Amino acid sequence: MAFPPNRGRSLAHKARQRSPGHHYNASFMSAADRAEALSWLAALHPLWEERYSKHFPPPPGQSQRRLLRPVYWLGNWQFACLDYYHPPKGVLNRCVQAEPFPAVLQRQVTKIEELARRMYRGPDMPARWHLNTCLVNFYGSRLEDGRWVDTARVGEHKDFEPGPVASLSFGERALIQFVTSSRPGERDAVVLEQWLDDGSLQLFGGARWKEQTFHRVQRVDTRTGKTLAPELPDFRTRRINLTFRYVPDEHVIPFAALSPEAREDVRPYMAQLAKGSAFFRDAVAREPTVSPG
Ligand SMILES: O=C(O)CCC(=O)C(=O)O
Ligand SMILES: [Fe+2]
Repeated sequence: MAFPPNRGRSLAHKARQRSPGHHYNASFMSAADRAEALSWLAALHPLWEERYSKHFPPPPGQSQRRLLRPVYWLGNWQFACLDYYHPPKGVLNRCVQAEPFPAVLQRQVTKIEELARRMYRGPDMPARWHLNTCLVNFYGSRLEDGRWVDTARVGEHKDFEPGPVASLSFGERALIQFVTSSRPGERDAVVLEQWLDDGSLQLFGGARWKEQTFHRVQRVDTRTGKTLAPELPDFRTRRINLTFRYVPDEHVIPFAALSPEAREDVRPYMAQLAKGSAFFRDAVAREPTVSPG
């Protein structure tokens, strides 16, 4: 277990003053909860998703590609090839009902929601906001043609789900940066950076962190040399991050209720998930009969 930096109260207060709407707690998780979460994570069967599909082909000049890392989603699965949740227009046929949070994660979520309701008000806290979605990202190195290639990073992006987003980190620490988006040429101006330690919570919300800036994972440390479970073929995980988000419940739909095109695109993923999960076996079994041709 990494020892979090011992921050004085006044320092933490100053940090809050500097970046209202951004909160960091290096030692949010208790040692027991952290261990329980890690053993729950160790039994997951994450997916390698492709970015595009038959009904959502690559844009001109681009080709099909795998995501840089395996992922797992809880609450709802936003498949890359359904182009993620992107209000106001991209809200239908994107969020597929997935497994609920296990008890250890629900306990963290309840605490985070209480904190968030104190931190964010008015337009920063949507009506009915609650954390019902979780993306589990596996960061590490991939074996490619006999060579280990470090893919532990995320390019700059925004999380489009409304309201505050929370993230819990496990394993090697990662450097997250928030970069300005006011002028296209100046995207590289870093307005805030934060090392995300093992067992930490990061919470960000409001226009500054959700709309006016992008964020990216610049790099993940390689200090401990430890690999996190589950063991995956041709991949070594050294960090796992969980981001909790809110998708309005009416936009989370069962696999069986997706459009036929969306079902066709994600059916192979659902079949793969069904191998490791009773929830997905049931979801697949409920699909209306597929008409041939
Ligand atoms: O890994 C992290 O700390 C952040 C990941 C992230 O930004 C995302 O999943 O949207
Ligand atoms: Fe993000």
